Amino acid sequence: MTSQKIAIMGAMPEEIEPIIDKLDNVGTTVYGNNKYYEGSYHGQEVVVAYSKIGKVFATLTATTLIEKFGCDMLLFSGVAGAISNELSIGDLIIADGLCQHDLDITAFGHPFGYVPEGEVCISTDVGLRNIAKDIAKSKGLTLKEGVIATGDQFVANEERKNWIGTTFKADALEMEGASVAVVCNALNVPFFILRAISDSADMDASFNFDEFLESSAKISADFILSMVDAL
Ligand SMILES: Nc1ncnc2c(CN3C[C@H](CSc4cnccn4)[C@@H](O)C3)c[nH]c12
Repeated sequence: MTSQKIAIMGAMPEEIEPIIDKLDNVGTTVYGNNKYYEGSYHGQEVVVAYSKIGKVFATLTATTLIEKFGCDMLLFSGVAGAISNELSIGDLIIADGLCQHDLDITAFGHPFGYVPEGEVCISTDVGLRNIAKDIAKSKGLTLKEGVIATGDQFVANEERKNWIGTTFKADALEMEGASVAVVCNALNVPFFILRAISDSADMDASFNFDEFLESSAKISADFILSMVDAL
């Protein structure tokens, strides 16, 4: 156990509700159109919030968790669309890197996902990833590790999904992770992005998403709480 202050972030209410339900001594602060739940989990000080959907909202919340609430690390819990055929609904994936699939200044000769002084793929904290792998092993859970692609689009199209997979060698896609990566990387805060699959980003994505959001969000949330216990 450390005296650190851990940020736990999601994008949608459903992604953090399973976490908030388990906190002790919860107080709330409304700031920048976000509600921040401050409390403890098994003796660890945590601040929990959902950003709302998309990269811009996620950037604001991640920055606030660090700059205003003083969190020393950030764990993201949520759902994602699968790109890799190895991922089925309910499966867990941790990001070893994150990219922005809708960032495009290729007209100037740059690669997709790149802008000057930036990087296409931002790596996550290897220590937190190793803790996750140890937990998965002890629980007999399968944990995939791979690149997660972020963009301001709900992808429900096989062609777009495959383009993202090929272009970025991504295994899953969502709408917030790369924003968290940019913020935490810039502010030198260790971060961890965990997603449970809710759909396959294809023509059935919106139906599967609606059906599996709650159950997949809980799978991710339960794992994130196991991470908190191990920190
Ligand atoms: N196929 C996919 N493409 C892009 N992102 C995702 C995700 C991950 N989250 C869920 C949610 C979808 S948009 C949303 C959801 N519900 C209501 C309104 N908007 C957004 O926060 C990104 C899961 N599957 C995805």
